[in-house]
Amino acid sequence: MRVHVLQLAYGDDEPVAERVRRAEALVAAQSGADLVVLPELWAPTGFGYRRWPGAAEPLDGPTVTAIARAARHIGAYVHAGSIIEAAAPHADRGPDGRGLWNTSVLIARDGTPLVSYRKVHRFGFAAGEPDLIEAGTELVTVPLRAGGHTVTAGLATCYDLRFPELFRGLTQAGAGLFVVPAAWPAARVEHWRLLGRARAVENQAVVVQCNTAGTHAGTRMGGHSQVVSATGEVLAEAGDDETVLVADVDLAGIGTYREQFPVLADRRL
Ligand SMILES: NC(=O)CCC(=O)C(=O)O
Repeated sequence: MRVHVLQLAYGDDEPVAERVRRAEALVAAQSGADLVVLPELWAPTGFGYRRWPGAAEPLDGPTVTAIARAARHIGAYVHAGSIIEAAAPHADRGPDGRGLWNTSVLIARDGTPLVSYRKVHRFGFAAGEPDLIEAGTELVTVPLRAGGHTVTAGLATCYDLRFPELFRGLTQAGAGLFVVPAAWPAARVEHWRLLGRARAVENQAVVVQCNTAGTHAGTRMGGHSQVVSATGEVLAEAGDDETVLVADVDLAGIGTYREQFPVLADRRL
């Protein structure tokens, strides 16, 4: 499976509609990819909390629609990163009644949204996500096919990376590959690199991490997107700037490795 990780950089000045157009064009240029991945909240911005309520949109809103168009153009699965999802009229608004979630969307090769995942662990302690949005409650997995092989992908977002039980839950649900979009700051980028490898090693799973670059809302983003194999090897790693990272992932190798070194069989549940 050829994976293209789009580590986008942005600041405070770029209008959101402009960034959506830029990202659509970038995705549309990734022909040859099986899976393209964008970062967390790249349109409304990861740390520009005050913009979120105004930038909220439904799952069939302008951001996902633009990226779905590009997915259809290149015939690849596209993980559209995440948006601030606004509840549909008359739908459940969550336990705090806010009707907003940090939701990632995975789009099929024909441009149809396949699954969406509402971030379970909200980052910001008393401010930011816990103050503004609802927490997701569901684990999400989806089968992806490439090169005659199928892998079950498990979805997680940014701060989720710090919670190994979520990844173990995804593994229990059959995941062999995790996709993790993020807006992870430079101040803790070593955690991001280390935790990605840890989640790969402990679950014998491929980890595709797509971070943000640039500085916005006074926060410098960490970059260093990476693709880690099921054995824990870093297959490709970005630097600090906007980058398209390309990695070839051996899907058949995930099962082979789990058979050769059957650590997961020793789980005590
Ligand atoms: N957007 C996020 O979830 C940021 C997470 C973070 O900064 C951290 O875990 O550290």
